[in-house]
Amino acid sequence: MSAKKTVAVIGGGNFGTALANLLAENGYAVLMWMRDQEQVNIIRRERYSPRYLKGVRIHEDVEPTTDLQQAISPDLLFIALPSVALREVLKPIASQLNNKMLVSMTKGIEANTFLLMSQILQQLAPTAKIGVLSGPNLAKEIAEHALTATVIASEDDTLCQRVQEVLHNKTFRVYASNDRYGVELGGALKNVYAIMSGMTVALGMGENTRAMLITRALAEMTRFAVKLGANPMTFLGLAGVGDLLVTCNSSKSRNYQVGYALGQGTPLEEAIKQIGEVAEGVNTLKVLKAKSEDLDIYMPLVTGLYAIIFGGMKLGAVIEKLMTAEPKTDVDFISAKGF
Ligand SMILES: NC(=O)C1=CN([C@@H]2O[C@H](COP(=O)(O)OP(=O)(O)OC[C@H]3O[C@@H](n4cnc5c(N)ncnc54)[C@H](O)[C@@H]3O)[C@@H](O)[C@H]2O)C=CC1
Ligand SMILES: O=C(CO)COP(=O)(O)O
Repeated sequence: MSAKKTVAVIGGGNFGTALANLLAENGYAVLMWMRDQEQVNIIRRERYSPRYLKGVRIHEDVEPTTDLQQAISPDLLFIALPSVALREVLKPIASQLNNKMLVSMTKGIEANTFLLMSQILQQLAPTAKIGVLSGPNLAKEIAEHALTATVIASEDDTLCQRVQEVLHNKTFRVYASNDRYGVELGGALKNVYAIMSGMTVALGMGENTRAMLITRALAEMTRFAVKLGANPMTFLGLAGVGDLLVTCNSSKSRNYQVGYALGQGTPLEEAIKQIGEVAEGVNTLKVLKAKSEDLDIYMPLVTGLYAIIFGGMKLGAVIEKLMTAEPKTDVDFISAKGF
């Protein structure tokens, strides 16, 4: 590879590829780890992925590889694996991740442990510096250079500065935060509500309905996060309301697409298969439902969606239950004291 500084992206799906291209455009040599040698060969030969970000040329300075040892050699690693794969892929080389800068781009929650991805990274490599990149960041739009902003969240200011330095450019703006937990939780939770939003669109429901859904989703996810110790203000930022808005409003979101297909009457398994890419919200819905019950947190939207998808309940019955529930107070998740 060239004398350029090298960084790595672990995961060569839509988001990994978009970020790898961005880094290469910013002047870095990028190692992009993927598990499939055939796809690596095709990208090396043709500079296009046969499967992800179709039609987007992959920069010459992005070097795809299946060699994980080689891929983790830089000191700055961006992790863009699906949540179900992150621990499994990184565990065998965990000791070599210590003292590196590890940035999770994955928006999911581990089943059984309820760990967020950066918490898994911390378990695997306790002396690594850990960060989370999250925000309204549809991979396809980043790849097409749509003006985009994101958040890098870490307790470590040097990590935040380094990530800002490598990613910032004319079309991509990176804000810093020290609320890693809140930023990461926002990115994971909003996927569930994007499924619901896609469903309402497929069913031809109105704009009032979608505005109500998104706003009450924000209330619900913030209420949950506050109970778990996150800062509610984080949810007013890019990684909270910003990501919720883009994912609930865009047919480019895979979670929205799952909801849309469900709304059209497609069974869940078939909807997931049709999309053929990661839609984290389905798993997140399961773990969130269980956690909200454990902690006794009122989450009627999560309960309702779960009842439709996994409980065989009819949408009409769930909507009636939601709309006729006991009247509540608006913005109930932030105490009025002090304002
Ligand atoms: N695509 C997007 O717009 C964005 C995605 N994200 C998050 O990034 C993460 C990855 O998403 P995408 O890249 O979009 O997914 P994708 O579905 O486009 O690609 C997933 C990649 O992971 C690989 N993979 C799947 N299972 C694996 C395993 N067991 N071991 C190793 N590799 C495996 C696939 O081969 C593929 O390269 C998700 O958590 C998603 O929520 C976050 C922001 C934006
Ligand atoms: O997280 C995303 C945008 O910020 C992408 O959402 P999907 O995974 O639903 O495509």
